[in-house]
Amino acid sequence: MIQTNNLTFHYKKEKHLFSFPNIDLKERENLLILGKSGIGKTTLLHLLAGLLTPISGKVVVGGVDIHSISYSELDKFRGQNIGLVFQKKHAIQSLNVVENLHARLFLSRKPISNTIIDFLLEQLDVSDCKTSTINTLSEGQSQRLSIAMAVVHNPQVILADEPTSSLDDANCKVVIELLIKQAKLTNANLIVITHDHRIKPLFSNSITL
Ligand SMILES: Nc1ncnc2c1ncn2[C@@H]1O[C@H](COP(=O)(O)OP(=O)(O)OP(=O)(O)O)[C@@H](O)[C@H]1O
Repeated sequence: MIQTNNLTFHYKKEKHLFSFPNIDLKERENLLILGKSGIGKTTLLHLLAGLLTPISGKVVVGGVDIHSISYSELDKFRGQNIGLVFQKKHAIQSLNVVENLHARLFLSRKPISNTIIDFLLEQLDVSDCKTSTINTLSEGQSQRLSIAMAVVHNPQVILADEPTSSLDDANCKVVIELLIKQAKLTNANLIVITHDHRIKPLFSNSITL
């Protein structure tokens, strides 16, 4: 569950003050955040993930006001409760697919379960890549690995930044449906930010910045 209240932010030395609409998602509710380039979508996502600190306002995840806790507590909280799907891939190149998922669970201080990993890879249709190294994955396989990395630790909230920007129509639908399915399986909130209007019909709840 995630709520925000009167979030504002500005970058150091920049005059523009971002003021974001409130978000209030109950368990398993999803949200699409649309808006033109430069409007502040990634900025909002980084505030929701606790990667940026607001000037005012709150982000509450599962009852925790994430900007009121220390940086080290926030790192730990993020690692355990938030799943991030970023445009830039962040898998460790020297590890294979399963090892990357082990590392993700280790960093989240969650037990390493091969049963969960096998199930997840099967759901995402990448079981054949279990022992593949990262640089041998296709674009689609690496996109699926990003999703696996974002959900393997069973987060309360999954945040995805433009997950479909480089995909054709068919793969765009596949990736969003996978994210929605994984969020449902783990009872997480899914928040996707995008300027890709192809995604809109797949969400019942959306806001435009
Ligand atoms: N680190 C930064 N320092 C100063 N300004 C920044 C910084 N990061 C982003 N901005 C500015 O803040 C504004 C919002 O950026 P942001 O990346 O949040 O927009 P966006 O809606 O996600 O855009 P896009 O759809 O193109 O990714 C832009 O004008 C951008 O130049």
